[in-house]
Amino acid sequence: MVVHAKPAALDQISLVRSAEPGGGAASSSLFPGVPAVDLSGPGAAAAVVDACERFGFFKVAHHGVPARVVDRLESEAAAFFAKPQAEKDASGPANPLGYGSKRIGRNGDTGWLEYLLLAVDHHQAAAAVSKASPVPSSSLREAVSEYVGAVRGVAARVLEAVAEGLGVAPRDALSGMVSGAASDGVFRVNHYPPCPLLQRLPDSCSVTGFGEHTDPQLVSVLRSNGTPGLQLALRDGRWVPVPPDRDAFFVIVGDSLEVLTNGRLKSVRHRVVANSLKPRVSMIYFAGPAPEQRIAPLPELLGHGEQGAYREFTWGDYKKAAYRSRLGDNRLDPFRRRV
Ligand SMILES: C=C1C[C@]23C[C@@]1(O)CC[C@H]2[C@@]12CC[C@H](O)[C@@](C)(C(=O)O1)[C@H]2[C@@H]3C(=O)O
Ligand SMILES: O=C(O)CCC(=O)C(=O)O
Ligand SMILES: [Fe+2]
Repeated sequence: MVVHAKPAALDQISLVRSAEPGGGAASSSLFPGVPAVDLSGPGAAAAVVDACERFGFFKVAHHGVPARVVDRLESEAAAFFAKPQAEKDASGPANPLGYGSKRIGRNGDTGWLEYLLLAVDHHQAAAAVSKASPVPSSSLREAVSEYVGAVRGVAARVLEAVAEGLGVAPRDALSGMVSGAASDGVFRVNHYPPCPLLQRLPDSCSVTGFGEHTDPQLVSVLRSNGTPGLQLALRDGRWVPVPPDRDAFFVIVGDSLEVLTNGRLKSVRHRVVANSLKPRVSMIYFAGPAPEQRIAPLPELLGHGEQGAYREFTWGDYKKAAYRSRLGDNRLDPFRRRV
């Protein structure tokens, strides 16, 4: 790809080849669209497993999270991102928690965004932003805590459906890993400002908002406003856009669930491209287990005497390794058993 005049303001940020709508017109099997699953409907467990096997990604309809909870956080986040830069910088730089702008992680990744990354403590009845996280205001802290309290329930129901659909007992074998007091939940709100400079680039390329990657945890639950930008990689490597739906939650399969299911479900590469006109705001809850949790293929999913396709690790070790890696690295590769 040759771009002759990349505007100076985009100097640090890489360009990506734009995804073709539908996954490429030349392709024989067009992307049928993101599956939508009603978690309380009949056949939910089979539908969740089918969507996770095919795409590692699906949308939850009728999730039961009150719109009031989502709207409250959306307006608190908008108020924070509208503050003067110096006030936002007081909660940063993200290391890894806190406010970050244009830099993602500690290893040189960049994107056209700003964000807040916060750790979440789990209590029986509620979730709360961890005291270790630099939160700019108590009203934002409360809005995040209320939101995560509701959304972690969606993550738990998804993981119960996965266990049921795969025939794993007990029902909370997976959901229990991300709901205990020691579990390692992370919440992030991303703000992708409009990028008018995009209009000076050829149609065939876009500016990276959030570079391609897989999420390291079990599942991530994402909600965005109505601005497009999120794309996912199909199993054959084609990139497809995900039409935004501000009333839905999107579920993303992470690396740890891939290992626990011995690769039946695979984590999905995804990325965000910048938009020239409208801001995108996304809120993501990453459901991670306790640091001591052993992550290894569940015995029920292995045949008699069969060895798992991945070596065992603890979440704490995997997280440490992940935070030393670049965003786009394949973090599971070193743990795959070669046959
Ligand atoms: C470049 C990085 C950012 C990240 C830590 C890492 O070194 C590699 C994994 C990245 C990721 C992707 C999913 C989540 O957004 C995130 C919070 C996570 O757990 O892993 C980020 C990390 C981050 O932004 O610090
Ligand atoms: O902002 C988005 O829509 C996705 C961001 C993402 O994938 C992440 O934060 O891990
Ligand atoms: Fe992600």
